[in-house]
Amino acid sequence: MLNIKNVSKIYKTKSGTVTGVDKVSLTIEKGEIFGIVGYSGAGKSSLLRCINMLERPTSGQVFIEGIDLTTLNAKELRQARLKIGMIFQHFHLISQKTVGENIAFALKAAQTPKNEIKPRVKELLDMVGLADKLNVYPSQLSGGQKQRVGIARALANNPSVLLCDEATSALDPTTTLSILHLLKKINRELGLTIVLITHEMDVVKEICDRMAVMQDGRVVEEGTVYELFSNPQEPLTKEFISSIVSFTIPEAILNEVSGQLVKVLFKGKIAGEGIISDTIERYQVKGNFLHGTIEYIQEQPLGIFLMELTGETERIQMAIDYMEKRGAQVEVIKHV
Ligand SMILES: Nc1ncnc2c1ncn2[C@@H]1O[C@H](COP(=O)(O)OP(=O)(O)OP(=O)(O)O)[C@@H](O)[C@H]1O
Repeated sequence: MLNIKNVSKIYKTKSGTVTGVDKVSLTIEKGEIFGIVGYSGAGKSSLLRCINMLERPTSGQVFIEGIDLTTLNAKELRQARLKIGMIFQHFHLISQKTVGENIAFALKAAQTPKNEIKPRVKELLDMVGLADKLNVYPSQLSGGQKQRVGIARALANNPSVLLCDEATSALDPTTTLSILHLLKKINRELGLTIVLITHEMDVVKEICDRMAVMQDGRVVEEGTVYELFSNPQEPLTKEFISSIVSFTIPEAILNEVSGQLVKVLFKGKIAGEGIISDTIERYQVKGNFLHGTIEYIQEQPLGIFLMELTGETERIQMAIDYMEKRGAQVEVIKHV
């Protein structure tokens, strides 16, 4: 378990002090994939660097498996850091070393016995699907392959936490997905806790269990990815979610709406129960879809539809009540 308690990081600069992280507390459970989202400058990297003590927090504590990293001396910290793997946006591989040597380097740094290094490198390369790249140099690899090497190196010393710093931001969408699936596989197979920072909601939606949204060094909202996608509270969270579930309808179309405009939200399996068609049939109202999507988040459907209901006012109200009774959330956007 990773426990971040009231962590602040204040940088001293020539022009004054800058607060990178402002009293952040988070508890990340063992085996969880946790996403930290925020725009540039929100404090994500500063927080990540405080977790592995690349930056010492100005105040607060960071516990990994019960050990407070902020109390350790340099030698103890080197030892504790072996339990924290890290991957980076630009991979940070050593270009003069082969793939195998890059991974062996991490093992040597942890004083792994010499005879164990070769088999362990092989095992790690198998795990990330690069068994045939042992003697190849990083420059001969694609971005996705380089990140796979980065992952193998990060896992070399069996860490309990893997920190991912915008690990897919330099990759194309298809490669991003393959790396995210690899991270998920490793998380499942090894029970590894993963913390990833990103500005891309697609990444969070794809693999995270829970997430936190950061702004000005603070966590403004936190919860399961499903909760935050289906019911975001803070304006910034809503803004991030809208990059995935956007409902912008041209003004001209909205002006033409003559019935009642409603937003219907279905959570979980009821998304597939045909509630809207049942309602239309039952109450003889007309439903005109203006927008709609079913997103799958953590393999659970989340359906959101924007529709115009026309018919007798009483029947429309009965139709709305019925949808709510069946478990949908209905919000009337425009009354007529
Ligand atoms: N070494 C530093 N010295 C001074 N200020 C810093 C330093 N590192 C970060 N900051 C400041 O702390 C704040 C948070 O920066 P940080 O890099 O953590 O944000 P971020 O969310 O990771 O953004 P990005 O994705 O652009 O890196 C910013 O105002 C930044 O200018």
